[in-house]
Amino acid sequence: MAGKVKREKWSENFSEWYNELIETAGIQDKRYPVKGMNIWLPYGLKIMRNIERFIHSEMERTGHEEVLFPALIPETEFQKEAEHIAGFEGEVFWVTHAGHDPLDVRLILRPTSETAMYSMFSLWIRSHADLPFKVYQIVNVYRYETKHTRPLIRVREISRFFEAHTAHDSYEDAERQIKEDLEIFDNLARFLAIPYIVSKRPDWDKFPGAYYSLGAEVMMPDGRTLQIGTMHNYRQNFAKAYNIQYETESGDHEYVHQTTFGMSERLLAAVMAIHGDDSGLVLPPTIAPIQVVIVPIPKKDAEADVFAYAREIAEELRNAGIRVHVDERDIRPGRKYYDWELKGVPLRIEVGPRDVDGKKAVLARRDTLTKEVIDRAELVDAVRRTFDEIMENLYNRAREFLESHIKRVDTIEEAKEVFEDRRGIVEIAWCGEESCGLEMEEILDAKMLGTPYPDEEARAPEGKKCPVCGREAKFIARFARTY
Ligand SMILES: Nc1ncnc2c1ncn2[C@@H]1O[C@H](COS(=O)(=O)NC(=O)[C@@H](N)CS)[C@@H](O)[C@H]1O
Ligand SMILES: [Zn+2]
Repeated sequence: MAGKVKREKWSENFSEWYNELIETAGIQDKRYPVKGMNIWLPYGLKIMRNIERFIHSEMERTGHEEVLFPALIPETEFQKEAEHIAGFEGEVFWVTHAGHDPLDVRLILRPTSETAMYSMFSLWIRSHADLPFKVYQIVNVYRYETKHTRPLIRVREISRFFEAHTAHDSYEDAERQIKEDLEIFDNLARFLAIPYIVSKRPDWDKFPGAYYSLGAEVMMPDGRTLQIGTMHNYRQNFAKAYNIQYETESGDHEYVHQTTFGMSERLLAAVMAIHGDDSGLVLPPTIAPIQVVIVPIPKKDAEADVFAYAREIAEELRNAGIRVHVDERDIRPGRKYYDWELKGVPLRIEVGPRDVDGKKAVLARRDTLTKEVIDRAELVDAVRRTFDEIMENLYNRAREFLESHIKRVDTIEEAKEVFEDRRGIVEIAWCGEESCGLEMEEILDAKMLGTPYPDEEARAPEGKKCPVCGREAKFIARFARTY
């Protein structure tokens, strides 16, 4: 079926498709005997490591230093910032004993590392010369999620949790950091060929202890959104609670302004969901553990040595820095195609006796399931060109899907129809009052993602009225069913 991409199961029964693929594609094993905690399998971990390698390079590029903090936090440290405690105390795992002895100070397993880091920031940050202070870590954190858990998407051990924590001498410099985080996120989204939108969370749904929170959302095949990144401006909230001060150039002392930026293995869930099809994963070449798989197709009466030819091609690609694998298993080619399509290998090269004689190779793309015959001599260029075409196609296909799922409406009725029909994101006028926002969440049985970011895009067009109270609408608000 060259060229015929099928996405029925992917769109009609996404949840089942996703859960099956987590196992059949070798991403994770869900049979670990603790709810919400799964095992990374080799192939899934290799993909995650390729994603993380890009994050580390962006951290390096923007002057963030990598640190590694303990996973256990004493209750005394956890109890310092009121809003943060209120937001997390129902979500933390406690350690109360060591061996037979009860601990005199109970410990929590970090749900995120503000309360682990910030007493140390107070010791480390002394003068304005120490600012901006920028650290990050990629660690496992623990949250007692009570909603339905789902591999990579909603887990109780978030095992690849990326958290960047920064300190600044002013609100303006903290704002500059948020802009840098958005730039890093945009680079990463491009690297994953994933389009997204950014919303400023409503006050009632911002990160506990934050002054404001931004959320980056993607559109999943079932029309629900998945938050795959967050940036928070804390202003001086945590600095006051943890006494993080610096000496200014004029010699007096000021509290620092802080930000954080968080992501997790949800990035991999988004890649799987957004680019996949009924045959399985479709991996962007940027993160595929195997970018090209070569399948030799021997014919019994032909003497051309397809295996030697395949190995020669592999060698040339490897020398060009391409991650390649030759599948020499003694099984039918069709079985091989099935396996590698399931694992989302972006490009397959088929070589039969005729290709050896004619010095050709057949390139079979995973994303479009189309084939192209190329001359052996132009192999490396053809492969690199095809990778670019795949990235472009994956991104455009995903952006079309996202854009076709964002609908600006005038009435609550229209909004309800969107959610009944195919879900997606609804944009509707809002007066800005919390009570009206919460009422719209209630009526639509959807979450308010917030207002478009940056703020300039958040304003309602002239003359629009809030659909709940009828007052002048100040903002455009976004609602969606979410993960
Ligand atoms: N239960 C979970 N499973 C998987 N990923 C999660 C889970 N909870 C949150 N995340 C991801 O982790 C990111 C950061 O989490 S957060 O709560 O929004 N923000 C923080 O914890 C801040 N301290 C920034 S590090 C979120 O954007 C989301 O993509
Ligand atoms: Zn209103």
